[in-house]
Amino acid sequence: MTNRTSPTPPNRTSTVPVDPAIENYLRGLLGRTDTPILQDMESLAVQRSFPIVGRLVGVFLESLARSIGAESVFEFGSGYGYSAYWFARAVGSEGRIVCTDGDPLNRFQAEHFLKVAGLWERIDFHTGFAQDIFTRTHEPFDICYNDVDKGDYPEVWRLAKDRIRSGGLYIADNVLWHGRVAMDEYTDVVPGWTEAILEHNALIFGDPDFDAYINPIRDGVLVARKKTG
Ligand SMILES: C[S@@+](CC[C@H](N)C(=O)[O-])C[C@H]1O[C@@H](n2cnc3c(N)ncnc32)[C@H](O)[C@@H]1O
Repeated sequence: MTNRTSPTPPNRTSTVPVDPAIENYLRGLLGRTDTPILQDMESLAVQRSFPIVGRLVGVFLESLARSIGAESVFEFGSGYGYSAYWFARAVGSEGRIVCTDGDPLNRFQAEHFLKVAGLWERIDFHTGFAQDIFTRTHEPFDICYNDVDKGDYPEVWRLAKDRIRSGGLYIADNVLWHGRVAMDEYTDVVPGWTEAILEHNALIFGDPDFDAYINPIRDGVLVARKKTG
């Protein structure tokens, strides 16, 4: 008889939450979303070893945004616009995505890609520290999306949670942090990042104003919906 509950082996540095064969199968179902510009963005991620969310999460983000009729999104950590591509498709021609990134090269590349995709008019891209840019905005957002340096995750949640409209979503990528959140022993990429993600996740699941769940695809996507009424 097979033992189906094997304990976590110690001293692993990381793991993938979902079996790669399953992810490949899921990815194979998404051929209809292929476009030359999306494939160029994905090729650049390989060339630059840049951590975009990838196709499975991208489709998930678009679907979440469409499901709540989102028209305004604030992205903490936009890179060169890959995740924004999916949100921008969802919000429609009157919608707005506020993008933020510390690296001016990313803004430059995002402008190129999203102009070709016909989505740049929906984008308001700021170069700088995302948390500072956010505190200079005042309106509530339909979605706040967190993909900054992982040590800042609790801070971003605390900033964002009161600025999400009722029925709106807080979404955070990498909340399983390559499995480290579930390991007794691990080697972190940056000391303290796993602890920060653990704190972040616990804060959200303990918040009575939100219903939260984690989709384990890729590196774990947390979705927290602000309750209505
Ligand atoms: C994981 S990448 C974002 C990927 C993007 N969301 C996507 O899927 O296409 C994180 C990006 O956030 C930027 N970044 C990290 N912390 C930041 C912060 N506090 N403020 C602004 N940008 C930040 C990094 O420069 C990097 O480009």
